[in-house]
Amino acid sequence: MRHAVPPGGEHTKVQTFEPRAKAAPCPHLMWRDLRGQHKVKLTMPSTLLGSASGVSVVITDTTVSRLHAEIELREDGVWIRDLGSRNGTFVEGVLVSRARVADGSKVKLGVTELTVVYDGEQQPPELWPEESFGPLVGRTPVMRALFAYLSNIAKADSPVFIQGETGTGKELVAQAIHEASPRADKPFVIVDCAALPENLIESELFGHAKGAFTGAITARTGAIEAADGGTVFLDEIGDLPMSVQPRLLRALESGTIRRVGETSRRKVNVRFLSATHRDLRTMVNAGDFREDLYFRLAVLPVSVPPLREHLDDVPLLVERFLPRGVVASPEIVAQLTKRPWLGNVRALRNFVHRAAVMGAQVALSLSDTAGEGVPVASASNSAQFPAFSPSPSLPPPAPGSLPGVADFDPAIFDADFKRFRESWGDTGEREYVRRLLARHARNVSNAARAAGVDRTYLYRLIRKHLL
Ligand SMILES: Nc1ncnc2c1ncn2[C@@H]1O[C@H](COP(=O)(O)OP(=O)(O)OP(=O)(O)O)[C@@H](O)[C@H]1O
Repeated sequence: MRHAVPPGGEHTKVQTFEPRAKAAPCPHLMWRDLRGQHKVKLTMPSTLLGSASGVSVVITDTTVSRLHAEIELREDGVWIRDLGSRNGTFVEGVLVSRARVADGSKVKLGVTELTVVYDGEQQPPELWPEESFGPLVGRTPVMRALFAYLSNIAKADSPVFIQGETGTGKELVAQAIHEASPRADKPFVIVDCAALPENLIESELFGHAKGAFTGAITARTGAIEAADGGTVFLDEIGDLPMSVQPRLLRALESGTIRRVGETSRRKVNVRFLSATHRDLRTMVNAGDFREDLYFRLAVLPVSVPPLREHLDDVPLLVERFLPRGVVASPEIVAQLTKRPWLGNVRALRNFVHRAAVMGAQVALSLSDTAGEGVPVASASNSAQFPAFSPSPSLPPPAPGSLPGVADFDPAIFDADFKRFRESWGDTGEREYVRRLLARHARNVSNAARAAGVDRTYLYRLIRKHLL
């Protein structure tokens, strides 16, 4: 296998995986630092540069940040991205946040100058032979390369860190890894770190003893203990409060947990998967996330591409989301394949569910108001788009409003409840948050208090619905 998987247990240097379809350049990086002259061949699609000992290319220079920059090998060349470093990243003397680096260019990190020399081509990544991997579907090379990598890392036991924009399928990737792992018949426990207030997250993760705090009337098993033998998935790990991070680090390092209010530690055997839409490396540089915890969690990093980078999967995804027996017209599928899908696969799924029960016309008008980018059809021309058959088309609702119950195709109430809830729950949730924010002049703290939810959770909903 080309994507080398570090042996289970402790821990190799972090390299980011970002699958690509075609061969990329295979450059060398040359520089001189306190340890002397270096020449490194860049073989991974993404390489971390910095002064921390856990990064792939360690530069011994105190003016270089611990996680300073990332080099990406793309089909169109070598790119460098600054990770919020203290002294910045310069390409040919220009301060950049992300830039393409031409053959022979000079890159400066701190006072260290590196030369990038293109020489030779990398082998294209291995592709998964099928159009699905567990619950994930995809036929584009980018997704099939991801599936091949996931099948490989599923066999290892090291922590996996999944990065990607909201709605790209990070939770599904975690589920797919668990299902393809030797732990598949053991529990898969999900913790949403953004949904819980700071005072509850410890007890959620580690459990508590009876009487540990006011309201702890009985003892409680935490998520990590509940996942014993299986996998725990820490979603939105970037929202884990600083105060809880040392305890999680200790759990990862020692394979033990201590329930809140207990003195002794309990042994647990779990595999840790985590995910976030945020860049944890820049959070580390900003002091918002512990570096040691990042390296512990990100032994096997996975990057899930945004839907706009694998639009050719839209027809397959539409097919997956449609109820059995319902087909989409080729015209509408072709149009959907051209959208930017800012909310990624989740937005496409919601669109399809709405279209399947209401007709494509109403769904198009709703998704146009939901920040899905340039509309492919306005209410006036959407009649050209034959609806998903056999559902009838319905008139669009008034702008900014939800359709009344009378507007629904009655078939919606006969649909599978999970499907109904997934699409309409999201639509209702969005409308609730939109109105809540408007009522509180977008003051998130006041809005969260009024709605009785945690502020970080409300932030998450705002991001999810692009409000
Ligand atoms: N490749 C895929 N195949 C099938 N379904 C997918 C795929 N990717 C995403 N989905 C579906 O899209 C929806 C959103 O996916 P998911 O919740 O995993 O995204 P996420 O990246 O975890 O989102 P968030 O950042 O908001 O937590 C889910 O219904 C999921 O089943």
